[in-house]
Amino acid sequence: MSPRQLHLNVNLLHSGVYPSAWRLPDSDPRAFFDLGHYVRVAQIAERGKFDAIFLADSPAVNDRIDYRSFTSMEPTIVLATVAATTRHIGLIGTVSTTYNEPYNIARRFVTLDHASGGRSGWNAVTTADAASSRNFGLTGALEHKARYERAKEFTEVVHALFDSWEDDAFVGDKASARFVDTSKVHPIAHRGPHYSVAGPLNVPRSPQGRPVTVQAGGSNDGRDFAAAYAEAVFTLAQSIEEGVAYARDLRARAASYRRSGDSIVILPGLATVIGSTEAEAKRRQDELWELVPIEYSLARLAGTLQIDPTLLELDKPLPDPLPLPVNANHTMFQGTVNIARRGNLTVRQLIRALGGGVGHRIIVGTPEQIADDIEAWFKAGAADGFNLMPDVLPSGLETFVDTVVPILQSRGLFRTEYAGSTLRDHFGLQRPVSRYAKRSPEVASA
Ligand SMILES: Cc1cc2nc3c(=O)[nH]c(=O)nc-3n(C[C@H](O)[C@H](O)[C@H](O)COP(=O)(O)O)c2cc1C
Repeated sequence: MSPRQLHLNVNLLHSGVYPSAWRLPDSDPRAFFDLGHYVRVAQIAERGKFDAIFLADSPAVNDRIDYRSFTSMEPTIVLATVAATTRHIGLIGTVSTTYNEPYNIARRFVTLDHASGGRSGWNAVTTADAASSRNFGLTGALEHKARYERAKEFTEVVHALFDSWEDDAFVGDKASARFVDTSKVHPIAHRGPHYSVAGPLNVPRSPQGRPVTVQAGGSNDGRDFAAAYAEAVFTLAQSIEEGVAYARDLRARAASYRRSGDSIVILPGLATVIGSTEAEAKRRQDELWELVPIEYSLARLAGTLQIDPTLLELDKPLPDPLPLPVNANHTMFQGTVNIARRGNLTVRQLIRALGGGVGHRIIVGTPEQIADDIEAWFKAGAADGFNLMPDVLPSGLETFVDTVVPILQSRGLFRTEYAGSTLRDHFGLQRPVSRYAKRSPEVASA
């Protein structure tokens, strides 16, 4: 059994995780729709032997674009561009199970897998924000449980389509393919009756067997969905205890689906602000913070909590009680409230602690301090690695690759070379066998 290896992705949030990152002199405000920016960041991550780049996404303008750059270009197109300009780095794109069709998603990610030599991953999200729902004829997000029920069936169909070709897809001059009954996917109110396709995917099997399935959403429904289908999860954890508890829970749930616990790579988010000294790192954090308008932070916090911003008084604690809105992003809601309640923070102190974010942990320090923290979480079993969110891109990632990665490598925690060529190889995941493999392939004329 090879020793456990640390896994690192970069969550490529356009100019960086800080809402003010685009305002720094060495940042390009247009980076969020500059494909060259994504390619440059991916090449830095590849130089650092990272597992993957990760693109969050939702099909809407769902941030205050009067204050900051925002998630914009369609992720699989960006990833295809990166695929053509890199050789090893994994390519994970976030695509909603609520506002798409299984056939198109299966086809897109298997095509990306062929285009990249087996490096694609699909982050399956249910998309909680109301802005997206309005772009698809709905007046609000689907109810939380309904979103996840659909996500489970949607993913079941996508996986069946991934498997709809035998591994040896071309036997002689005939393609062996399988028909997939996709009629059981939930109808969505605005789409009327069941929609279904009854044909195999029209793309031969992915070079890595299947694109890797990733998930993000730590509510009870989210964990159940992840336990059933995810091979990697992007999580939110503020302490080693929280991380260990989540990992234990998820692995127990996976066992109930007869999946081994180590078949899921657990990657909490980690925002990084690095300085050659602690004081320099703190100065960098202060500079970024001073450039975040307080109105933006209040609006963002109100959005996470799904409350009226006027209920947030800067020098008072959060309203109490603060009910969990049924349709919120439960993970970010709870993560944010936990930070506030644990530290007995006023709203002003909370938004400073969040750094304009949604509750992910932020670490500010020297390369050694950051490597120590990563090692502690990894060895405690609180994380298999991290979805890194550098404060500013590309400079924050460059500093991480040049100063923190060598420390992790010198400690034997992180790869010094890619051992394989696919995303599965990087994550240490098995190549899945097609669910149809045991049956003799029907031969359909090519
Ligand atoms: C760490 C993390 C990252 C997420 N990223 C996205 C994203 O990029 N796009 C999206 O539509 N939803 C995203 N979500 C939301 C969830 O995928 C999902 O839509 C859900 O409703 C919120 O999850 P939860 O209620 O299980 O916490 C993210 C959730 C978490 C916890």
